[in-house]
Amino acid sequence: MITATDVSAGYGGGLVVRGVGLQADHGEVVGLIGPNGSGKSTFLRTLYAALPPRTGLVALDHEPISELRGNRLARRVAVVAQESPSDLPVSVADMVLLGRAPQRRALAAFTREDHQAVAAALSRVGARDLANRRYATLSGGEKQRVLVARTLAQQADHLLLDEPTNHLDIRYQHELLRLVGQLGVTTVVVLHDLNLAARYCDKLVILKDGQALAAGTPREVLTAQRLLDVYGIRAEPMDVQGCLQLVFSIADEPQLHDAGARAAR
Ligand SMILES: Nc1ncnc2c1ncn2[C@@H]1O[C@H](COP(=O)(O)OP(=O)(O)OP(=O)(O)O)[C@@H](O)[C@H]1O
Repeated sequence: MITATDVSAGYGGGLVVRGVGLQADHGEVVGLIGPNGSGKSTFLRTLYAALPPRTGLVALDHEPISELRGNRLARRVAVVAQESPSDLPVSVADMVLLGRAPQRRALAAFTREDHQAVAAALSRVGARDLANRRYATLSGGEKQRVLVARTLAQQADHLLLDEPTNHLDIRYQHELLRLVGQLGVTTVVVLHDLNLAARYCDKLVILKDGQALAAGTPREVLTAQRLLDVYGIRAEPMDVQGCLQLVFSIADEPQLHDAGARAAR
């Protein structure tokens, strides 16, 4: 379980996240959504202790995250951040093997179990055939899948993902988020695509100007009025095969059915 209570955080003298709370229960997938610059990545950084909150508390299973350090933290939390690792001259398999480091004692060699975990993780993201390639030579989408494989190999019980569908084609976007849901790992994921968020997240928290405007199920959060207020976009919530999906149009443009009605006159 990840709990953030009344978290404020920022850089230098300023605050960019103010009084944000979130609870991801065991095995739940919670989506963080909101416009560009609303503070999603900043808030996510506080959840993996990369940025200490100025006020408030972040806890994993009731233990303050500030008390977890080094390998103890890495065994509990796996992260795919927006900042991709630099293009190290390592193979894909070695990049994923790095995810196993927290499981080892200091200076112990990697075991057969480690290599099996790497192969299994690469298979789960459809990247087994990339194992011997140099990581630096992969496409953006291939790199993203390898970074997700690294978090799987890490076998942490909490997963934090910042726009993991970035660079992925439509099939891998769905496959990745479906996989995340099937892992049964407590997850917080930053997403821009609201239809993906509606489909794959159990709960959503929507940020605007560093504050959480609403939290709840996708149906509770993604209302037409809220999307107009937050994004300035007109959205029509629809039920597609039992799943909430949104059709969008720019708020200050005439809607399609208005234009159609005018044309018919
Ligand atoms: N390292 C930093 N130093 C100073 N300001 C920063 C830093 N990182 C982010 N900011 C600022 O904090 C604000 C929130 O940024 P953040 O990246 O958290 O938003 P976001 O919602 O994740 O945005 P996006 O959807 O564009 O990725 C922005 O105004 C940004 O310029």
